[in-house]
Amino acid sequence: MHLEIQNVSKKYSKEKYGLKDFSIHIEKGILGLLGANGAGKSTLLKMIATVSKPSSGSITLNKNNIVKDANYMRKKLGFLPQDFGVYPNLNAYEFLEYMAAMKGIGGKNLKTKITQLLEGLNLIENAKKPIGTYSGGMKQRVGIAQTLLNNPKIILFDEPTVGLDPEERVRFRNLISYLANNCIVILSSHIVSDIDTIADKVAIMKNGKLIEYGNPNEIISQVKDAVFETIIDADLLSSYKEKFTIINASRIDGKLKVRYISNTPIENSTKQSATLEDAYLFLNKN
Ligand SMILES: Nc1ncnc2c1ncn2[C@@H]1O[C@H](COP(=O)(O)OP(=O)(O)OP(=O)(O)O)[C@@H](O)[C@H]1O
Repeated sequence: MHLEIQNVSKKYSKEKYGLKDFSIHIEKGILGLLGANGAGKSTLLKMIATVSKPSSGSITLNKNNIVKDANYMRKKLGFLPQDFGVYPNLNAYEFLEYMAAMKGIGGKNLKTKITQLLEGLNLIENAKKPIGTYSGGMKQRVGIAQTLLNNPKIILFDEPTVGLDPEERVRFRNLISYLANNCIVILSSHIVSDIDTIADKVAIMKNGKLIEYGNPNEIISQVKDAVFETIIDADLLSSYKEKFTIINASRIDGKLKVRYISNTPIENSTKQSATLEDAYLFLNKN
């Protein structure tokens, strides 16, 4: 599987770009797409999913132009959009049957497939209750289940962990790792901890552009020797914010413990091992 995005721009209005001259080459594995709100993640995923077209540039899957031949992509695609809606009067089983019919999936194995998905996503006990009675996390899991009905080879999840509790997040991560064999899985999030343990590669987006792309260790290595912690008086924080990238600050005995990034650390700082979150916050700021 090769997904090639070349010089893609999406112009929403005269001044407004969702994506600007964006290029990336994606192979099988899990890609974590990181970026703040408005960075362009949904814009990109919608164009890969063929529900929106680029204003310019090309998108190919295995060298097939999917802007012209959207069906080539759609047959292989599972997509969970950010604003995915479920029908509250249907139960989970009926909803998945309905989605299968919409996607043209049928056959004698469909019932087994739906049951497997309901089991895998821990929905089987409630499968006969109307979705309107489900929690946000359960609805999200129904959304995840519908992406997998057609055994997709390319799976796009736009902010999938919104609404999931910590336990559900862990379960979701395990599911993704299991799915990723032989597939392209793209997972967008603005929360680093959602992707850092499972992503084979990470792409960081800002203002419609790709600002970093690599495996997590390569990205972390950019701030490897520059992450420090120190304790300061609380009133110094604003001047530190001007000089350094502050990762976080927490109260400790009336003072502040500050984690920051700098090549020239202040006195009494201790070096810390760098994380993807450090690198993300640093790269996003610069
Ligand atoms: N239909 C649209 N019309 C006009 N502008 C849009 C439209 N969709 C997105 N935008 C703008 O394009 C930019 C990128 O938005 P996009 O939704 O792709 O970002 P995102 O990274 O997915 O953020 P979020 O997580 O908040 O959805 C934003 O500035 C947004 O306001």
